[in-house]
Amino acid sequence: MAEVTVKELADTVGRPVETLLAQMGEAGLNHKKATDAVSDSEKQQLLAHLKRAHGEQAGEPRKITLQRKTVSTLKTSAATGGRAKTVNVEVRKTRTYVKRSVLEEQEDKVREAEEAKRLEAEAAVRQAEEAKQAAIDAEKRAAEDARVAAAEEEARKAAEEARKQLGNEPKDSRKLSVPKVDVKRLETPEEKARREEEAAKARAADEVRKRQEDVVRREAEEKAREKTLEQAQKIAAELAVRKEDGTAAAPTDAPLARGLVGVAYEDSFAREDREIKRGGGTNARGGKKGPKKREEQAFRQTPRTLTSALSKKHGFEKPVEKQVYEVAIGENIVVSDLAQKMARKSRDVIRVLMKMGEMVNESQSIDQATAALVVEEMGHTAVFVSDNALEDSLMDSIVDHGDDAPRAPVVTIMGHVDHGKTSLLDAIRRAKVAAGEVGGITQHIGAYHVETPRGMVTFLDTPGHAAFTAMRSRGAKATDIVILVVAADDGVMPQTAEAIDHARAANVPLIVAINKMDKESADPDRVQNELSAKGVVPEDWGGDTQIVKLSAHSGDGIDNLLDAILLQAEVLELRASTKGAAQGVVIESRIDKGRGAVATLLVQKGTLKKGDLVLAGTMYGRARALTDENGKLVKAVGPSMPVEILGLPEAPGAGDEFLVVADERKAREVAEFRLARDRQVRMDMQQAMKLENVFANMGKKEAASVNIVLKADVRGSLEALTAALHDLGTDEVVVKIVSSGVGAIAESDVTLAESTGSVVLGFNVRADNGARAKCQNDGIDLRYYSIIYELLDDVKAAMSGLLSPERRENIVGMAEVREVFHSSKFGHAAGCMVLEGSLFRNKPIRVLREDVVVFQGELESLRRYKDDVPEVRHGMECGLAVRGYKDIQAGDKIEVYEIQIIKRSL
Ligand SMILES: Nc1nc2c(ncn2[C@@H]2O[C@H](COP(=O)(O)OP(=O)(O)OP(=O)(O)O)[C@@H](O)[C@H]2O)c(=O)[nH]1
Repeated sequence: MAEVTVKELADTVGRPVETLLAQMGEAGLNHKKATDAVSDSEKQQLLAHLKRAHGEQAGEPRKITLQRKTVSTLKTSAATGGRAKTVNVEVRKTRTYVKRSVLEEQEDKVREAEEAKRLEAEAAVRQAEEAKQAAIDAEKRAAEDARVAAAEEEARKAAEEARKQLGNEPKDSRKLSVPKVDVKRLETPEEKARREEEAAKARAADEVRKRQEDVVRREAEEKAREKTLEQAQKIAAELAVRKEDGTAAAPTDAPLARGLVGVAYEDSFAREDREIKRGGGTNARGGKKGPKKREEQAFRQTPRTLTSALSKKHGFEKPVEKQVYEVAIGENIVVSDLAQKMARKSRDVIRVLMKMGEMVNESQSIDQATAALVVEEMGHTAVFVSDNALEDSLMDSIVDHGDDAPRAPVVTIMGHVDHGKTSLLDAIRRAKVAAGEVGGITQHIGAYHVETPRGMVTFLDTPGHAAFTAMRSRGAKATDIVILVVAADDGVMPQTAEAIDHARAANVPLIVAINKMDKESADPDRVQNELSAKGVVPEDWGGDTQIVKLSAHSGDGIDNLLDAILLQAEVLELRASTKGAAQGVVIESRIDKGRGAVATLLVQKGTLKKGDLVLAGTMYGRARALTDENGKLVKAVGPSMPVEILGLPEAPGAGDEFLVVADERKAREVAEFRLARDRQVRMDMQQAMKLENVFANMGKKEAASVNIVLKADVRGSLEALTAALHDLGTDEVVVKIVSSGVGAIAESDVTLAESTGSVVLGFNVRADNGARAKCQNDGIDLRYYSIIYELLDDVKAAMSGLLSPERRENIVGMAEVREVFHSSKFGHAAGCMVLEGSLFRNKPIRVLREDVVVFQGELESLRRYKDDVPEVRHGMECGLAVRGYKDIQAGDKIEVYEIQIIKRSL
């Protein structure tokens, strides 16, 4: 570029010369005058200095956005009769200029330089080619000139010859008009033919070469494929040999192993595709992918090579050595939990259990010993742990001071209604408790301790046996001795028999008190006979039961009874420590309006003091006040003493164990733990009580027998059933009739069934409301039968574990007969109220009188007012007639049922 003077430059940039000179001086240039020349490089130097000086390097703006706004007006012509409108139109334009960075500029410069070089090179090549072409052209032109000169010479010679022949003076040949020969090079036909021939030859050669290349390529491909096949077959053969030798696991690429390479190919492709689609293939990079992306991947061309099980081997190595786990087992463990602890499937564990003769499903629990066998069978190590670690630690924390000392026996008095339980207790206590009772019937469970001249005895006075059994069912043994009161004039009655069953089930010694001996009608021998028939054989008759004849009225024989009690207590060697934190059992509890929860506790060990923190079952609280049975406040009570306490948040259950704890936090933890455990136990019980599970439960300690509570309509059928059921027993399985009786199924029957793990079978009898509700709540299996062999078949099936489909009766409705009237059409008709469910015209019915079946058949008619109806619902009145039954009475119940066939499973 040309140089300029300082002045010219100053003019160009619009600056005074002096300023420019000063800036040039700062830029390190030594220009002094306006006429000094400024070269291009000096200009660049000055420019660089100025940029630096203005700090443009760092914060120089890279982007400039220009906005331009133009406003114009637009006139619209009038539409239909309207006025013309002027519309302002504003146009806004935004333009962004992005300044290229210096680097970009440098890159551009480099690129430009390279481009320039490339262009130069191209130009040079072009020039060389042009020069070459020019040389060729020049040569051609020279040759042409030579040819033209030769032709002219020839023409001149020909003209000369002609002139000679004509005798004319020779003239300058150049002045002769000689026809001008066209000097343009024309291709001769020969040349054209040769050129075409050469082109054809070239094409043919090209064709041949292409074909040869094709053949060579195909041959190469064929060879490559053959080689691949060969390799694949070799791998397959090797794998097959290894499999035969047993030196390697069977290859998972089965088609490949069989030499079916094509199939293996396809399989591997399909697998690969599947994996890609799953997102787990070799191309998957992990992380979340949208469905579209996955789809794209699924179709992406992937390098497909022959894959085998070995080539696709996962990075994770399956452990070759078997893992041996330490399996922690509590007192019971659910099968699925056990399987999980061994990292096995539930069905594997069930299989092992079946081999051991245990039929369980995965949700059932098995005991510690059985679980340990399974664990060892499966090659692991069993570690026993206590389920009740929390409770254990709590118990450990209780310091047991003092040695055991003899303690008073705790006695429960049982017997049939009005046989004189309360009178007897009264006689013993010398207090007229019976006189103060409403209607003379004991209203609540009481506990009393009596100081007799021969020692202290604690009595539990219970109305029936519910509390006793409830306590037993919770595993608490509060009673040491049962006194069975039998009226000498009445003999063994249903509740007497029940009491015997309960005492036996609880394994508590029995002392029989034959009461009312003062009565003339007293017949103690008959009573003893009847007792013997029940398996209670008096000592006098060679048995082991003490029998005391007495009169609560006269007091005769009371001392003998106390003697018998204390003798029995001695035999039992009853002892307990009197010091340390108290432990015991809840006898009874209630909510008192003024005082809150009131619980009667029986201290069994240690001493209970006022202010102690009492943990009873699932609740805890401080014993605010201790009251004895006479309502007197006491400060402390020792073993075998009953006491009423206030201070618990709610009424605990009868039979709940209690203990005094020092640490409130621990009390809370244990209370919560017990709540959860009770829930589980309830669920397990519900399972175990089902007749279907009887067989499954066999082999466990308590289930080598089928336990039954049996109630029947009449003594005859009861005896027949009892005998038949006993006959079903084998060496391995026995039928144990825990209790049997005549009449409706009562709540106490269900309680007994609950505590003994029995099923309740009713033969032509029904459960009363309380019993039915209890069965439902506690999951006790309650079944009704009206055909003996059906009952026997079910029990037999339960014993053998081969349960045929169950024919279960569902009671769908119940109505009470309110009034009976005569109908000319139907004879005796009954006006009824539907109490439960619905009555159906076409379903089978039974007539019940005091919950005992008196007739079984079907309805003759079912009417609402005057209309025949197929169904009458709960809460409605209806009229009905029973086909073939005339003896219908007011108060009878009509039960409608249906038969349901249920497939059973163990
Ligand atoms: N003659 C006679 N009557 C007695 C004797 N013992 C009790 N009785 C009477 O039998 C009836 C029932 O006595 P209770 O002591 O209330 O009988 P219970 O077994 O406690 O009755 P519940 O509380 O209803 O279970 C009362 O009328 C007593 O007077 C006795 O030794 N001789």
